[in-house]
Amino acid sequence: MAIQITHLLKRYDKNVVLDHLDLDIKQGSIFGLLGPNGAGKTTLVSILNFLIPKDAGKITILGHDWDKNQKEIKSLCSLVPQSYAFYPSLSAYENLEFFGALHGLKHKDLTRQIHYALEMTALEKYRYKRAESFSGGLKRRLNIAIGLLNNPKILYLDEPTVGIDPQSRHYILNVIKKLNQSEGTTVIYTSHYMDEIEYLCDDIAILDHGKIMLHQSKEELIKSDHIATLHLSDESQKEINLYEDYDALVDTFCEIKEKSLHVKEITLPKSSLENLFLSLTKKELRD
Ligand SMILES: Nc1ncnc2c1ncn2[C@@H]1O[C@H](COP(=O)(O)OP(=O)(O)OP(=O)(O)O)[C@@H](O)[C@H]1O
Repeated sequence: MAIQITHLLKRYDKNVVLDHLDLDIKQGSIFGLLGPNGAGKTTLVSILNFLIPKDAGKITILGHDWDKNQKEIKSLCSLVPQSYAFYPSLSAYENLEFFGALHGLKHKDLTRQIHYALEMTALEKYRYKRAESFSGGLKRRLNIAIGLLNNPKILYLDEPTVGIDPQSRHYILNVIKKLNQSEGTTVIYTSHYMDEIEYLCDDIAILDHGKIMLHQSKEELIKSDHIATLHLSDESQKEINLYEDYDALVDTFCEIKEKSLHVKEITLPKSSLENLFLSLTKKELRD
């Protein structure tokens, strides 16, 4: 496991934000964390990155105890925050030099990592331009490039596609996939965009009121999303995948007819991720 969390408790005064939360995140996976506003996503990511303390519970990250091995964990992880975390008056290259030096990178190692980060985020041709002159998409990519400098084993991305056009969004999602596939990086991805989470993530969790309401693999979600159940006249059941090609569906119905059976009832697929999200977190507006 990349991350193991047991009975994590976090309060702000009397407000319990993480309520004895249990969660395991697989190594090498892209893990999507969904939740309505105020659910506790940023609080959870902030605790995992030592930005705020916890009140109780145990966290193990890549085999290291959160309470004892802060330095080791920090060297293995990187957080790309939702807000831009760079100096606007510096160029992309200068920003990467600065943040690379904070990781202790020097000389050839620093240059190599800067080129790697620029290449991954396709920022080479903008490297000498000041960050403040960048479009929203380029700024998001620079934020991510900074997060890649230390070759993290775990990369946290907090809503990295907010406020950008579909092209940049598509590019960023593919960078994340590439990183996961080529480097085996575990990615923890928070977003309000269900389609992104469905496209990108292997495992998906929905957090609300400080608890994990659902934690499933994408396969399980897709299965529940596309499988309808036919209830047949002999009381047996047959599942059909609505995304199967037309011929396969026709074959199923021919088979039923050949057995002189008929369909008494059809149970439709449970729901899309968005419907599942709304049914688990209810529909009332959050603060
Ligand atoms: N520093 C703080 N002091 C007091 N309460 C806080 C503080 N930070 C967050 N909270 C409260 O904790 C709860 C969880 O907030 P958090 O920012 O973790 O949620 P979130 O799921 O990240 O929300 P969003 O989707 O809006 O970013 C909210 O009720 C919020 O008001």
